[in-house]
Amino acid sequence: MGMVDYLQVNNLQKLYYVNNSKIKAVDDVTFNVKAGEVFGLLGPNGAGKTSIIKCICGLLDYDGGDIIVNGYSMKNKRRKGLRHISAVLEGNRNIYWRMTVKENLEFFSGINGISSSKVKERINYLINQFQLQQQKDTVVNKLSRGMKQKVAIAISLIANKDIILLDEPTLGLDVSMSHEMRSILRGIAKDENKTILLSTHDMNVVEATCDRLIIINKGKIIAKDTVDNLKSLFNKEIYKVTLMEGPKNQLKERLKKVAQLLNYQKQAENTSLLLQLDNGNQLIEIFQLFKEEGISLIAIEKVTKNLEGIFIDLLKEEQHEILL
Ligand SMILES: Nc1ncnc2c1ncn2[C@@H]1O[C@H](COP(=O)(O)OP(=O)(O)OP(=O)(O)O)[C@@H](O)[C@H]1O
Repeated sequence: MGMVDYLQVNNLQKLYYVNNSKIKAVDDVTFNVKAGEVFGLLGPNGAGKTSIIKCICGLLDYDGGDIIVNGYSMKNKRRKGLRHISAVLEGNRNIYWRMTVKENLEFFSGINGISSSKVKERINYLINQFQLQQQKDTVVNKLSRGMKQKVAIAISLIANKDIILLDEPTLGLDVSMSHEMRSILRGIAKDENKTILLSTHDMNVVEATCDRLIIINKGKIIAKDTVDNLKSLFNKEIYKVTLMEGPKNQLKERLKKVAQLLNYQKQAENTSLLLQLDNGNQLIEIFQLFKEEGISLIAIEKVTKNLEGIFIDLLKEEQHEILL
């Protein structure tokens, strides 16, 4: 083991046929997820996230490429592969609504063949992890939507499989429940060395939970990276500068020597510039330039880009290179 990726998705293709036409819901998607890693599938509605997850957990056949689960191809070794997978899909929760939280956990541990000595220990562990102490004897039907989602995810972990697939695990949760869910998921992946693949359309969920991600749109991967890299790639120091008057050509040329001039707009009363700097020190040089040219500064503000902005840009441009 060690180096083996628990989940490999290689050149996956999934087609749907609707009214004699073909929809490429998943188009040549390749990624792998290691043990202990939380991996995000990020994309807008219809991007193909659910289709990918359903292909991985054997609910859908695929049309091209392959999915390898702990060494088993889901094309011809599906049953062996499935032994390593637990999935929580939206609207398809394996919960018994009339049983209590604890009864559900016991039931699903039973049918998944865990020895009884370990069952109690694991149930207690999950009840603690998911902070379900107060709800453990409540009938699931009486719980809030967020609580039900927590229970569904706890159940997916009771059998102690290697790979957990979660389709939109924070959808419809309130802010505090969503935060709690993110930290539970991260904790479980790290503590138990699980491979967690989650889909979401929410960049904040990815930012708080995932190690790596792919961004998909219309079935295609448009970015694949670590969350950190993707953030730093786009976290350049960009400043929006407003000047009292239009810069003379000389100033423009001088500015270009110090920083990257991304945008320059002359309005009736003033001029705004968008400058990209490599470090804060360049800002001092820029101020010096304005002073030497006798130009008054009206305003300067740092333009920060969070992942949300990056995501929106990527969807717009559908490529990795864009900076603004
Ligand atoms: N059973 C189906 N028959 C025909 N087309 C389908 C079917 N299921 C999904 N699609 C289409 O495939 C594409 C990808 O859908 P999918 O549900 O995988 O996307 P998604 O990223 O999960 O989006 P959402 O967040 O809206 O569920 C969409 O264009 C969708 O309309």
